[in-house]
Amino acid sequence: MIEVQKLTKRYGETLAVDGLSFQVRPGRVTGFLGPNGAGKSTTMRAMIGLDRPSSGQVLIDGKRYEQIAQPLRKVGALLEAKALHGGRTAYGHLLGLARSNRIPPSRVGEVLETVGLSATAKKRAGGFSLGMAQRLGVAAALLGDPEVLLFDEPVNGLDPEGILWIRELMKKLAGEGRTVFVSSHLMSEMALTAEHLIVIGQGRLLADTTVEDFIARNSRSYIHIRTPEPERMRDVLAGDGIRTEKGPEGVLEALGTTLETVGKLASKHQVTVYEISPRTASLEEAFMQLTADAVDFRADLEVR
Ligand SMILES: Nc1ncnc2c1ncn2[C@@H]1O[C@H](COP(=O)(O)OP(=O)(O)OP(=O)(O)O)[C@@H](O)[C@H]1O
Repeated sequence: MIEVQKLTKRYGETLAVDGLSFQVRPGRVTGFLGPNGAGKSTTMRAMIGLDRPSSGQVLIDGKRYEQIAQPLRKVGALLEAKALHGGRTAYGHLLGLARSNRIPPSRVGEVLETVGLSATAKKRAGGFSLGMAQRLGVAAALLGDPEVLLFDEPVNGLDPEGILWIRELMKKLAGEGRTVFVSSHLMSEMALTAEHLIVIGQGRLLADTTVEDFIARNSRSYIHIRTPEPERMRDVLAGDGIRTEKGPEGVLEALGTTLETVGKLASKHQVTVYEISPRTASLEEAFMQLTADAVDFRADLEVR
């Protein structure tokens, strides 16, 4: 289990993480979502002692990373795929890691097999594609057979096959009872992989919920109405107690009603309509809505 406790990280004037607290439990994939610059990488780096918190702390099974005797056996992390020595082979890279962490060398072959790099194990990692480097990063994370796994944007740069592979791997690892924490800036990706979600914006916690609950709360359904008389249409619907919101390009969105009701009311009051259709806002839209304020704030700052 990972416990983030009132974590704050400043880089000079920038408040990257702002009093963040949450827990990541074992046995499920927990997605870590936030727009670019929200503070995900900083939080993950703090989890493995790469970034010193300005205040607060992160505990892994009750200990700070620095206090863990053989950290690679406890926590495996894929943070930056490109952080490897180009002159080394995949095998050499992993063997070096294994030796310095008292992990049996036989484990190297096992993890290379798991990530599908056995055939290229003796090639220099410098010539690896991003997808291969990503797989090697995953192999390094798995080397110590750790209970806790951290993946920062693991699908970045992967082809569809690689994406599918990483999704299945994360689910499998969680299924084995491990704590799997994975960041992404795409809600749609998390909906396919994660069971639980931690959403942050501007370094602050915005949501700590199950994916199911997030979907139920945020997949807004409405009736999309395109009409040259939006004000009349709105009044007609309001007369029947139906709330509307303005959509893009003069479209009206009627909430909590049905296609039939809107159609009948339009006909009864002779309002011209070009289009009426049921719609459901995508999860991506829901996520963007949730984090909109955080993004707007940052945009404002950049303008000044
Ligand atoms: N080493 C650093 N020095 C100065 N500022 C930094 C440093 N690392 C991160 N920041 C700033 O801290 C904020 C949070 O960055 P972070 O990389 O943690 O966000 P993120 O959610 O991982 O975003 P992304 O998806 O873009 O990587 C950003 O404003 C970023 O510019």
